Amino acid sequence: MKNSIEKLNFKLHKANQDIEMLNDIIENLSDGIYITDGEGNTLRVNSTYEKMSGLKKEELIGKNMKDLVKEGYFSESASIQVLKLKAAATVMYTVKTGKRLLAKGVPVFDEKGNIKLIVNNVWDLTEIYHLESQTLDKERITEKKEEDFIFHSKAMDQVVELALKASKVTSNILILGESGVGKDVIAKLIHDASSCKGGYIKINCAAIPEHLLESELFGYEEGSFTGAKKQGKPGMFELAEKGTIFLDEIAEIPIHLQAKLLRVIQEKEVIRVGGTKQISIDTRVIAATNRNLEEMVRKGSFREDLYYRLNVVPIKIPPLRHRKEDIIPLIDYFTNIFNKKYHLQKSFTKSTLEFFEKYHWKGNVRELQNIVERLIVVVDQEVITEEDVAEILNFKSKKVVTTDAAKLKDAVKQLEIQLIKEALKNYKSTRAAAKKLGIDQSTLVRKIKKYSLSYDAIKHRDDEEMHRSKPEL
Ligand SMILES: Nc1ncnc2c1ncn2[C@@H]1O[C@H](COP(=O)(O)OP(=O)(O)OP(=O)(O)O)[C@@H](O)[C@H]1O
Repeated sequence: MKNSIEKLNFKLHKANQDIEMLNDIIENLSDGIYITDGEGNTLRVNSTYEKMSGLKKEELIGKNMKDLVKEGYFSESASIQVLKLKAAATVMYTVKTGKRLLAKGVPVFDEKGNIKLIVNNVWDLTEIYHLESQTLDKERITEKKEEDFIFHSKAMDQVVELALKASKVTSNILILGESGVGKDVIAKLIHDASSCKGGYIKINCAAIPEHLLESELFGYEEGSFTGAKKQGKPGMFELAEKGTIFLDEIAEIPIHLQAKLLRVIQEKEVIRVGGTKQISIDTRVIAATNRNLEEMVRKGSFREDLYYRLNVVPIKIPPLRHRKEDIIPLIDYFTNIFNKKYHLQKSFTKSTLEFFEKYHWKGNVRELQNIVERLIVVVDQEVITEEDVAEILNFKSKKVVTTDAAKLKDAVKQLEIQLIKEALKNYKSTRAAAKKLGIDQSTLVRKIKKYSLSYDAIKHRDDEEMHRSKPEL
């Protein structure tokens, strides 16, 4: 009898020791830990979580996650996602203290297959966020951040700062950066932050066929060419009166139009094609390119005087791989958008997010956006893993040939990408590649951009071709 009591005592002591050790481990983990039961009631929160969230255990224990979200403690909850999905979920959310946290909730099932616990690992994202809104402008942009412009890196903070300063004056602006970094978004931001009363008109100089570009930009007079409208048509410069004209892909503007563009910018007057009347314009010019304009000036394929006219305020947007802090927030943003669009609840594993942070992102934000959409549409299970990403990035998804409409769309997209890539490799210019594919050159350039394909080599050959056929000025 005495012996069995001793044994029991020993077991109890051992169990207490184990519990103590487990407690020490949980409390000293560098991750925040937040545990709920199968209904979302808070069971346990560790000290690391208290520190990173700025909330006290007593405020949370016993409370249901749905109520906490309703009461504004959290903007979102990984546990609620886990309960909805019956699978792991990763969520980025804001705590009422202003802290930004990333939580991965993992369900623990009982023998009947019901969720009995949800264990959330939580990481602090606030340190890499620079969201302080010190001025009115900053507040306006911060609001935008929540909607459609995501930036958390110091580098982008500086870009926005400069863009805001530039928006206050009417100087011409040249936005530089690789394809897909967000030049268009920054141009729109400058326009929105300015006091311009007119509209924002964007023209992609690469996507409009050369013979139409002049009349699109400057307009035309009655009967100036076959097919012209009877009453003539105002050009983009006139339409953007008292507003902003955004000349995207400025490097692609043919050299003979560069002279005319320079005149319009210098004189602040346009003469429509086929016309003689000078029409004064009050339009701010923002130009953008992913090319090295200085080098083009050196080679003679871009006019030096036009370059200096445009380059009054240069804004350089760094590639996404040089501002890694923006990657996870952007993934979170695009995941929300596409989950809503396709009525899905997909999420990424932590290791997938880490993989994305290290990825090269040649096509920058556009590539990231495309890949997130593709993964959300193509991957069957709710939680997207590194293997799914590897399959998609190597374009060897074995799942694309199915009858599902969304996947069929993806299969067509991938075939299109392959054909375009081959044509770009095998032909000397975008014009020749487009001819081979049986599409317009402008359609080809649009598709190259849409799929974030690299066409630097062929562009270089386009350049040389343009250089060879450069007329005397
Ligand atoms: N910071 C950002 N937050 C949210 N979306 C972004 C951000 N930056 C870019 N995007 C999105 O990524 C895509 C590409 O951006 P954008 O068109 O501005 O790039 P770009 O540099 O102008 O590209 P290109 O050189 O090909 O014209 C767009 O869909 C845009 O909305």
